[in-house]
Amino acid sequence: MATPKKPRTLYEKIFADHIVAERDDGTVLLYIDRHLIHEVTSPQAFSGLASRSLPVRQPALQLATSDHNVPTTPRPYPVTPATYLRVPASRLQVQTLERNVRAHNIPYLGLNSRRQGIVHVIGPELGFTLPGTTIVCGDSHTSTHGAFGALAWGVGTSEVEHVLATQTVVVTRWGNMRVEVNGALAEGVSSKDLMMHIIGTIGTAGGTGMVIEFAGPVIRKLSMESRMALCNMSIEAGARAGLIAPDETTFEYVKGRPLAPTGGQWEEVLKYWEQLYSDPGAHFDKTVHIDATAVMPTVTWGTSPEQVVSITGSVPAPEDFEDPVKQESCRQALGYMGLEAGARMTDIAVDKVFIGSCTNARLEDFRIAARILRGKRISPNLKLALAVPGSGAVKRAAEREGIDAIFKQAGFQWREAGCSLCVGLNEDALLPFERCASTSNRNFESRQGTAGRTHLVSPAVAAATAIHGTLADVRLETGLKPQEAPEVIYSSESEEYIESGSEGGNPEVENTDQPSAAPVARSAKISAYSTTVCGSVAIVERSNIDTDAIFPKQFCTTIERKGLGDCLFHNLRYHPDGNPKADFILNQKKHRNASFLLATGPNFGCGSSREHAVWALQDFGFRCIFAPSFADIFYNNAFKNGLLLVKPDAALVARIVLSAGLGKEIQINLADQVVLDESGVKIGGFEIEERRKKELIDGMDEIAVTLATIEDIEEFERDRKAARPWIDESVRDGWSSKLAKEVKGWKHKDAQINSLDW
Ligand SMILES: CC(C)[C@H](C(=O)O)[C@@H](O)C(=O)O
Ligand code: SF4
Repeated sequence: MATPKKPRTLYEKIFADHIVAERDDGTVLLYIDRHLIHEVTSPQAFSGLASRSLPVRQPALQLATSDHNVPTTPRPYPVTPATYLRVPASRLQVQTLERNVRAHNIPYLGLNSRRQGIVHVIGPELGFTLPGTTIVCGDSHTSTHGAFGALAWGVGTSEVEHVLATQTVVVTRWGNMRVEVNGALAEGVSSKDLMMHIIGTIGTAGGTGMVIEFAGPVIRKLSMESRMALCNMSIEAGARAGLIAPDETTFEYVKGRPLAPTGGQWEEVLKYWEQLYSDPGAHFDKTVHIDATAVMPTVTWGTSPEQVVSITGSVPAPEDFEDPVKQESCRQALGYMGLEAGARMTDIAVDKVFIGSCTNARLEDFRIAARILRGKRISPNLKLALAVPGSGAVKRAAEREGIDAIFKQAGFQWREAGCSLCVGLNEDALLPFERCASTSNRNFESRQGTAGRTHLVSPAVAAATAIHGTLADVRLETGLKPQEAPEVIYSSESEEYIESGSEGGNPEVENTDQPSAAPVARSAKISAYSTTVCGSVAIVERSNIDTDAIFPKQFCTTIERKGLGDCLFHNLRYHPDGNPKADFILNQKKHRNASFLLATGPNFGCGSSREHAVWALQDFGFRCIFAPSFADIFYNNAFKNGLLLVKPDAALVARIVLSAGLGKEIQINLADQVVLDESGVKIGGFEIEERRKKELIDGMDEIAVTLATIEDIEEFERDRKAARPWIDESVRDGWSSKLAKEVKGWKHKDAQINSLDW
């Protein structure tokens, strides 16, 4: 009798179907079906490729666009980046991408494409995003695509280079987490509110090391656009990826999209997609139960996406939190946000309202907001109300429905597609101390502009806020009676919602006990951990130190990876006039050459996938960062560049703090995994995965290692073509036939698919 198959989660199924090779060191070489590229995180990857004289392995499986830097002001078609992009660094970044996609024949939706838009909006729209595929992008919100039952996650620039060269990435297995949402969402409450509620419940590190599968009746009822908003913010919950099992809603959305399978292949594909769910009895390491009925329109009050409260609530006080770290975060956030504890959320006046970003700039979002704005005017106290569609296609669809007219009559500016005020890399940014209700996903300090203040909200709340001029309860605006639900207090880890995995068997998480594969030396070896590293320690007393703080967005326009040390912690380190802030630790003479950074709070490096954060830390001179915990993408990025990350125990933290307080240096010996005081006396030990340690000590060139076993990839590609031919054929056919009609003067040949000029 055949042994019954072990029940598997959806994540495990997709993962298993993409394994090229399992390595002795516990890592897995995973095949990537779709790679999305944008101008910010790709230049250094393409330069890396050029320095190795490597081609892009699968140009047709890439899709590039310019989104972060592009102005959203009217576009004088045909648009010439040389004149349209007025900021020189932004222009250079977009032009660099254009040069790179041309050189490598990569499909590119540039400024002249009517389908240009935010990378996470255009992928699904085109049918580039398909269930059961693996998708990566040098962008943390790649989690968005998990809404389709695709395993999609954000990677750093080193991994972008690896994918370009090999169409694979090296990963370890992640944990399985299930967020089950029961009950029903009340009217006026969206998936954005739900996700902010979930993040408030589990915290911004609640999903670290995990793939979150969202399940339950509430999820099944969500539209694809709402599912995308939900999965989009999985990264704000710290997760590697968010996932929703595909169903009729998914298939309906995908069907007929230009790059989706068609004809007889559609039926074949459906058979495969219908198997994409977690088997009954599959093991989850952690399950979180959410009662949707308790979710109200939710807004952030602080500077981390976990600092949320319902719109009917008020700003918390530090003493509302039990955890001293959270108390301190609250204190810092209140200071930054200019808020008094106890103030009612609906009394908070805003200067600007932004409806846009990869979370909430889809047609459904604009429809919802338009229903509220119809026939109304924005409040006179608003300096700006900005509507930025996620893509050219969203913009045109909204315009066909007259939505643009409703927005304009209400007093909104109706713009061209791009990331815009979500990150303020173009000219759309907040001025210091301006307060903004924003449908984006990050309320980090200075995210939308230096010293700007962000409240994350749903599109409905944004529209109601625009009318009132203060954060507003959309349910009152639309005449809905707010449901009688007890207010949720997000004051501490809400453990009662969380259940640990109960079933037998080890969760397949990182195996740290295996010997490492023989490393291949880098030509220019970046790590030198064979000796003891000594130096002084700079201590930063914060939790959730995000990569926007470490490497502020205004420097993300660089195409370099060297010389970024001066950008490090720029907004914390310098006044807006460029003068150093005397009290910031790195400006103190004894710390200017610090080798170690100790963050006292958890979740260091959360947020954006920008590898620039690591490059800047290294360029400043840091060799090792100590923190209670690190965000996943940052962790990976750091080790790939030879930056050691250590999670010290409380005793070691205390001793490091003591040494630093006495003005003494410390030493670290990676080989022996010990930290020593200035005189060489051990003050503590630390754990590190054997593989990471070996890579740091010996130096490692991951691309060379992968290319050394290229036959594994070739074999996988042959098998994949036989088993799931639609994955490649759908994109190739789509580019050459359906989309070709929209391409002026474009003749299909793989060699020309980059010259899309629609
Ligand atoms: C620039 C890019 C690396 C970044 C990300 O990874 O998220 C950006 O999209 C952001 O939202 O901060
Ligand atoms: S989070 Fe903002 S900046 Fe990042 S991809 Fe989405 S829209 Fe662009």
